[in-house]
Amino acid sequence: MDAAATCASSLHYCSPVGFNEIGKKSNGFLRLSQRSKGERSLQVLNVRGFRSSRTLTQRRPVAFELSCSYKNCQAPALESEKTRDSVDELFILKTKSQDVAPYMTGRCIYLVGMMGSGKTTVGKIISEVLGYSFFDSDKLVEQAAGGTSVAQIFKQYSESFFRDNESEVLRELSLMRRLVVATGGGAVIRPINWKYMKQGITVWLDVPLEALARRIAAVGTDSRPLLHNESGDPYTKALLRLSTLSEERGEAYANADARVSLEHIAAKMGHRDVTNLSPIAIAIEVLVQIENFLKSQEDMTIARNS
Ligand SMILES: Nc1ncnc2c1ncn2[C@@H]1O[C@H](COP(=O)(O)OP(=O)(O)OP(=O)(O)O)[C@@H](O)[C@H]1O
Ligand SMILES: O=C(O)C1=C[C@@H](O)[C@@H](O)[C@H](O)C1
Repeated sequence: MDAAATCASSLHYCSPVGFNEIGKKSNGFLRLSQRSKGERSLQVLNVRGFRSSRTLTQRRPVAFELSCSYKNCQAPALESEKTRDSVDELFILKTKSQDVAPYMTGRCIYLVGMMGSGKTTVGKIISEVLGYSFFDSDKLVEQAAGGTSVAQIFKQYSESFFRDNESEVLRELSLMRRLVVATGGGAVIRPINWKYMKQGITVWLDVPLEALARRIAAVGTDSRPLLHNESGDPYTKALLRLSTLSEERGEAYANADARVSLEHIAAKMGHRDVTNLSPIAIAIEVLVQIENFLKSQEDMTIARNS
């Protein structure tokens, strides 16, 4: 297929399981591209035949290493310093994406991590800079359910019903190229989902639970059904539930090809904690860790063939 072939209007998906049977969905098809409000049309570019003229081991030196952006970054006092830092970060983001893109060979990026870890925020930045399309798997399940929210799907049907549909959405996405996918926080618990996500590159956004609880408390827990049963103030109940979920899932997130630890980024930048890390700084680290993963894959291939 021609790499420029854009299939946005012709891509139809079988409805994820169950919605037809219960009459929630009338036409039986989910049109991802047209219903993703604010997201670019879905482009499916077949780049299987593409071969980069450079290999990872031959790659040109990166003009600006990530550490450059982290230099002297402690709590800038002046607005102009902040602006300069974000201009620096944008420049580094762009440079890093140009460096990594040829080696992606169109593979999708799946962001995994706890609810509130920034998969959507960071995923949109990465998709933009790589020229990929962005999808949020929770949103796709909601669309398949005729606009029913995740919270309502849990309430009206069940968690396992939601999980079945989440798996079906991931299966369909796994057939595509050049996507950044923000997965649901619990997508990692089903082994079959890893089979789908491993068609691309999986990245774990590892955020300390206190930071997650702060973010979630700031926007409320209404849209997060797994937090509904806790009592207490929003921060405390989010923290309690997140701790349990994290214990249950710790191992599962660690299946990802690459791990982006916010604590690690904060330490590199000389920040005391992760609170002031910008989504762009996190997006840069995602690309750095993807590059490390691709490099290690290539090293293994060379070792196997020698
Ligand atoms: N680096 C950051 N610093 C501070 N707040 C952030 C950062 N990244 C994301 N947020 C905020 O945290 C909240 C959750 O972010 P986001 O929706 O991107 O997470 P998510 O992993 O996609 O969540 P979910 O799995 O629940 O959909 C949002 O309110 C967002 O604005
Ligand atoms: O952590 C989880 O299990 C969930 C996270 C959200 O993204 C949604 O997928 C849903 O609320 C379940």
